Amino acid sequence: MSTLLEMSGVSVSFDGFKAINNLSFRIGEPELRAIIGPNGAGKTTFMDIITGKTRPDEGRVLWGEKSVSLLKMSESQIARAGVGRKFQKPTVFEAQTVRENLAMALKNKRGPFDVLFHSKTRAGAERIEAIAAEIGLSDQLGRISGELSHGQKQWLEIGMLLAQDPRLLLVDEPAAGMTPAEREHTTDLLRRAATKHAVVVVEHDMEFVRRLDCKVTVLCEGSVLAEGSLDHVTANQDVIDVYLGR
Ligand SMILES: Nc1ncnc2c1ncn2[C@@H]1O[C@H](COP(=O)(O)OP(=O)(O)OP(=O)(O)O)[C@@H](O)[C@H]1O
Repeated sequence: MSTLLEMSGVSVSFDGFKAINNLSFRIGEPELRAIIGPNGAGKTTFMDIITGKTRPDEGRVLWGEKSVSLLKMSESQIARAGVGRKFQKPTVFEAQTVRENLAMALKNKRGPFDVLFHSKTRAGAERIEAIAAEIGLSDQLGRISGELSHGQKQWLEIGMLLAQDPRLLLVDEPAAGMTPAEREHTTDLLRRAATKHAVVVVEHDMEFVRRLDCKVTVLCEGSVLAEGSLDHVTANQDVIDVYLGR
């Protein structure tokens, strides 16, 4: 597994408060990683740094086989380089069908071959079917997206990100508001996506994290407090003190 993203010595302060403190982090491609930690640990800021929304005061963020610095790139250049982000609230186009939403995402696909995947072409239609199958919405393609359940909207949005062919997918609290069955479907979907892409999932729900069955990074006060399997980090006394034991 080759390294896709490597952060080292990253710090950022807001009005003198260190939200991220000498943080180092590495993810391979493909890989699935869960990030947990108490409120205010810096999880959102960590993702904001990767996407270029927040610029760190110090440190390095290197990307890809050529180790290019993401810190020199704009948010849109980082997105085009292959970083996709899914926020907590789904942002699908509610008035459009599932197929139309996926078609729009394919049309905006990064890279030089976009035109090949236009929804009206055979390759485009096949790609839409393939993504719908991957996210479990094959039988919903003709449905108006606003009619989907909360979980289905989340899967559609993940599908729209997959349509862009990201190398790294950042997913913020996917389990929130989902039924147990939807959560189960979501963990399966993310695990499948992580066989091809690097996927980082920020999540508070420990059952969900257990089902992801992947390496876990515990953030606290802007640094990595522990890292390893879920059993390994949940047995760590520091993790129990600052997070689990609350
Ligand atoms: N733009 C900002 N200006 C000032 N302080 C900020 C800003 N963004 C984040 N912070 C502070 O930095 C710290 C880390 O915040 P962050 O949102 O990254 O934590 P988090 O781990 O995502 O928390 P949660 O689990 O509650 O979402 C918090 O104390 C927060 O108040």
